[in-house]
Amino acid sequence: MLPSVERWFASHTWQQPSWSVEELVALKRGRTVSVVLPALNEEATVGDVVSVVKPFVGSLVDELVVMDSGSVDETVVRARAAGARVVLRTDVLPWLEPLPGKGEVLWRSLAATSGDLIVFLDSDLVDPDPAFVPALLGPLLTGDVHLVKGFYRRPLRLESSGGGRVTELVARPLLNTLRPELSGVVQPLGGEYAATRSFLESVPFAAGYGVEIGLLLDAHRRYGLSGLAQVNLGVRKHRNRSLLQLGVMSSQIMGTALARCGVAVSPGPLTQFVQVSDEWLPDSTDVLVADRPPMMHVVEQP
Ligand SMILES: O=c1ccn([C@@H]2O[C@H](COP(=O)(O)OP(=O)(O)O)[C@@H](O)[C@H]2O)c(=O)[nH]1
Ligand SMILES: O=C(O)[C@@H](COP(=O)(O)O)O[C@H]1O[C@H](CO)[C@@H](O)[C@H](O)[C@H]1O
Repeated sequence: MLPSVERWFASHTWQQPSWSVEELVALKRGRTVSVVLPALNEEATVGDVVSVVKPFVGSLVDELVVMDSGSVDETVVRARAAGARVVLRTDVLPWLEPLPGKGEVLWRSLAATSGDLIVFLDSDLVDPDPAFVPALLGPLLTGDVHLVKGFYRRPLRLESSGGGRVTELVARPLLNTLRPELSGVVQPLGGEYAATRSFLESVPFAAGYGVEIGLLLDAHRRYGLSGLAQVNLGVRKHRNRSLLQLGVMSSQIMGTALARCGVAVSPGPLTQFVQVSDEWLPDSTDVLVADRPPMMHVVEQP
């Protein structure tokens, strides 16, 4: 790693975050905290994720919101039953036709919440750890950073590691090539992170899976490494998607990262191949790489 990255890694990485909830509550000093869970058809896991955050509501956490992304299963029912406020994509900025994607609901969550600090947790976490929330908030409440990324060991199905496939095969090589200053970020794509509202409302949001790498690149461009921190969250298990699904995700991530790094791209459909009987046939998927504008520029209904 570059010497500047080594210095940042040493000073802005918490390998064993140990802030207590009581300590962090005292450090809020009037600042409020929103926890946002993006959810698309997560009926099997959303309730557990809500349940591990719920005990913090009223002290460390001021609001807990599940942003539903157009689920057609029992996600909304399960999230409400577990104690979250559920916001549908169309409940906020209703005059804007929703774009498909995770980033769309994270962007809309800015209009659905009011916290000065926002924590994002995926809704597909398995055995979620309650310590995620205080650990992610620690650097924001004790320092002057604007984006805190979680990192962890990432099991893959029955294996104890091997997860984070797009991270290791796409995002990390891309960042090392295009933005080596970010080569010290352990989990650039991780869905567990926290940030200041002032930062989040000042940058565009990639509507799809490019949202995390877009925010990371924008935070780095805006604040430099000193505006970023990362905390060890231990282990993170989640529903692992298929390689073909990750291929589409990777296209969105590449499109967003290249655009943020000044490489003009307009990814067309992604053609993959599936076996049908004894033949391998092409299967094309449109890849949406689009940004929503900074929320601070979005006026009320025109
Ligand atoms: O269009 C989408 C796609 C994903 N998600 C949510 O974003 C999180 C991460 O998505 P996913 O699990 O598909 O990504 P992975 O973790 O497999 O990379 C999960 O809570 C999804 O329910 C969403 O709200 N809308
Ligand atoms: O990190 C990764 O490589 C991908 C896929 O993880 P797995 O190989 O299924 O463990 O998961 C992440 O990528 C998405 C796009 O940034 C994020 O939205 C997810 O929260 C994150 O899990």
